[in-house]
Amino acid sequence: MDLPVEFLDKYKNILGNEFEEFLKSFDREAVSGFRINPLKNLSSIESSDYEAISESSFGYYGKISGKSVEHVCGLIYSQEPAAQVVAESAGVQSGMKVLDLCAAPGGKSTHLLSFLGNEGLLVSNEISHKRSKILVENIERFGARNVVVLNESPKRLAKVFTQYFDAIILDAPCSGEGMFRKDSDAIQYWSPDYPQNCANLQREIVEEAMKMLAPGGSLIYSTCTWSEEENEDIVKWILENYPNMKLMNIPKINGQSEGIDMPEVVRCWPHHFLGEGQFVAKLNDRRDKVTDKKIKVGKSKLTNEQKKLWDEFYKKNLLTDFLSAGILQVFGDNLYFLPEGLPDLSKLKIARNGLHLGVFKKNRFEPSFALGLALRPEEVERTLEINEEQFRKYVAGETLTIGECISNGWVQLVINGNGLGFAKFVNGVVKNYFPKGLRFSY
Ligand SMILES: C[S@@+](CC[C@H](N)C(=O)[O-])C[C@H]1O[C@@H](n2cnc3c(N)ncnc32)[C@H](O)[C@@H]1O
Repeated sequence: MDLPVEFLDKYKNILGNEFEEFLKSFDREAVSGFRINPLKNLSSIESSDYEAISESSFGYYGKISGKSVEHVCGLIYSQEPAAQVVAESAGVQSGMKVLDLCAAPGGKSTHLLSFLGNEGLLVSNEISHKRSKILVENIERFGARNVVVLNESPKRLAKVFTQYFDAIILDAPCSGEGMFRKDSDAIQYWSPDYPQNCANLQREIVEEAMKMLAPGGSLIYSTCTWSEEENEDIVKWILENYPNMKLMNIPKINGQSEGIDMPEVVRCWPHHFLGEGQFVAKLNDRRDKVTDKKIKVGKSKLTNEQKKLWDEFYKKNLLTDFLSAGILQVFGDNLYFLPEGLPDLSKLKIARNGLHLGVFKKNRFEPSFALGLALRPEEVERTLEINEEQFRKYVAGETLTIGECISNGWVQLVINGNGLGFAKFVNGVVKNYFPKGLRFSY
């Protein structure tokens, strides 16, 4: 691998006699991994023989195809082992209010959702419009019910979410040195000044993040680079400028290393750890938690006619009461379910206003693909089990001719115990409702 001379000189200085091992690691292949999704029925994965990543609650080594049932139904999320250290260190628990500030394509967000387990809420934010769309796709596939995806700058976000979050994950845009092996394009962007330029932006983002942290909350700061300027120097800057923040120790396991003159933080070096480059720091706010902060929540805005159509669909098709713990909100003809306790988001660019339930059409309600992915089969009145061959046809956009004699109407398609969206069953044929933008063939 052709690495810049200044990069090599810099790490020769930092790593001393470890440098040769560091350099050799670039000749090895990047390490692949994935996480399983505890919100889904995982029997098809549990019976396979992937090796578990011992330091990760949900992680395995290996690659799973983007065309597999496991990927399409959101049973897994591909993420290399070092990136899994971030959410693993965050200490997020069910019921918390969590912000993933720089979230696309969604690796940390989906991991955080595994810890939240549909309780509490996640605001997953991405500044780039294009990347926020990919983030939405990945979040929907994961099937969580308590996520809002925003497409905002940290500055505008901080105006709405003042001192709101129990935990903020700031997976910062960085010089990406730890990705050189996985994505050699990252090398082209690197110059000796790049880490310092990134550090300037990182401090700006941290300033906004700090405005959104609730007293007693945690900030998890991470990058996928090794430069001290973007890592330990940022942590020192936080500690100097925010005296209420305390640096927490993250236990080091399985080849993870301490920081440079900073034993509390984690570094993943490729010559010690089986994965790519990563830095993680956790800082806790020492102020007392405030429990009863009043917030102005958003409004529902459903018309009587919409309420009636939704109620009809709900009674006929759904066997779940999770919708009682949040609010239903209409945007145009689209109906969404938002988790409880969110402030009014009407001034922000929303990429996904909670769980998309469906669309109001003339005199009827049509369920969304996202809803059919998020519901477990036991929460739906009528399901239709399909096999792998039918799955291949369906994801390519074909209709399915089924011999079974069931009455016409909505069914949730199910494969290996997991939902693949709703589809309309009409006179023995399953019409295709797999979104056009996601279709593929083998
Ligand atoms: C390291 S990536 C995030 C990866 C993501 N957390 C994951 O695990 O899938 C950093 C993200 O920060 C975003 N970003 C770039 N400039 C930013 C800025 N000024 N403020 C906030 N986010 C920014 C990028 O678009 C990018 O998606």
